[in-house]
Amino acid sequence: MSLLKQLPKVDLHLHLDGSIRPGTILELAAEAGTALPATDATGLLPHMQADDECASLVEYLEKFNFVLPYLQSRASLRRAAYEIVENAAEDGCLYIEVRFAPMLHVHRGLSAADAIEGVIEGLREGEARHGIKARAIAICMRHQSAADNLEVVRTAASYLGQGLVAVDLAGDEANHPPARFREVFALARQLGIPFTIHAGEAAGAESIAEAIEGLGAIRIGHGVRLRENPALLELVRARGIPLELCPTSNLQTKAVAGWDDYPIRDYFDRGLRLTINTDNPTVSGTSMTRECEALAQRFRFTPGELASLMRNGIEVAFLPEGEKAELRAEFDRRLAALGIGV
Ligand SMILES: O=c1[nH]cnc2c1ncn2[C@@H]1O[C@H](CO)[C@@H](O)[C@H]1O
Ligand SMILES: [Zn+2]
Repeated sequence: MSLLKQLPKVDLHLHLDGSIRPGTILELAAEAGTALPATDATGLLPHMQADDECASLVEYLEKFNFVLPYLQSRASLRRAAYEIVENAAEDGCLYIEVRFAPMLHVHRGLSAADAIEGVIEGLREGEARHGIKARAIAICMRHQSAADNLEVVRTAASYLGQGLVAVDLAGDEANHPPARFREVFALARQLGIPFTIHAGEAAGAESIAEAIEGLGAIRIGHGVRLRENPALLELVRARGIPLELCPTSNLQTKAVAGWDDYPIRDYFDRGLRLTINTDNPTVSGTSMTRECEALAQRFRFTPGELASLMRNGIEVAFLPEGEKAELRAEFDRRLAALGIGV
């Protein structure tokens, strides 16, 4: 097994509906009696995956419409969540935060609470069988109504600390700037639920500034376009606000022009608090091991540097200090066994 596969890893930015196995869709469609455009996993994959031709975030997001009809029951959400933990364990992850938008799963009678419970059950089952830790994040969607998003936050707050750890805002950033969501995240603050926000992906640094200063995000999803505002970059650095970078996804959505333009080495050298994540293993055709390999090959990140990025993932996880301490100990034990120093 390769060293980077064995490296203990942390994936803090992983969407449930972007991580579904094609084989699972085949089975769920057969159960539902619906026809699919292909009869095997290989044939189905192009319908679930973005490629280099993808022109924008909006085009990337269209891929999710293919799987969502099959994720409208508690059992299917539970299965999806379970399989994500299984995949992550196989890929060498110690801890994952799995995010999903409850309101995308209520089209056949589920409530937001049912959807959250289905996901939490699957994560727990995965933890029990595979010995890694997994927590849920509930997403508010940018195209949905304030009423729906307020309901997501309210419902999520009642599962806080019971398998769910935070909320998020995702979707079409360019057409729905963060300032529209002040009321929603004011409620999150009032209810004491921490949050991350997708920003600086399909919009510029002003979106990151609003997510932090207007809404109160304590982590930023992507944030790759932070370099557009050097003063803000300095503020993010000084405050230690973590960026959840997702390199392969950022290339596909055209948040950056290409690998040569990817600012990770620059951000790392400037001392920004970075984490590396998959975003959507299936849609982006990636894994944590592959993201690490890409950084090693393209930017000469050493195993020690990659380990320091993974350690950042533990430090900024939405977990109580006691649970972080346990993860840290396990992480250090595994690093020592691999002979990697940070
Ligand atoms: O990188 C991203 N940026 C913004 N939104 C995303 C990204 N990846 C996935 N989603 C959106 O989040 C929903 C719930 O998981 C997905 O259905 C997709 O619309
Ligand atoms: Zn995302």
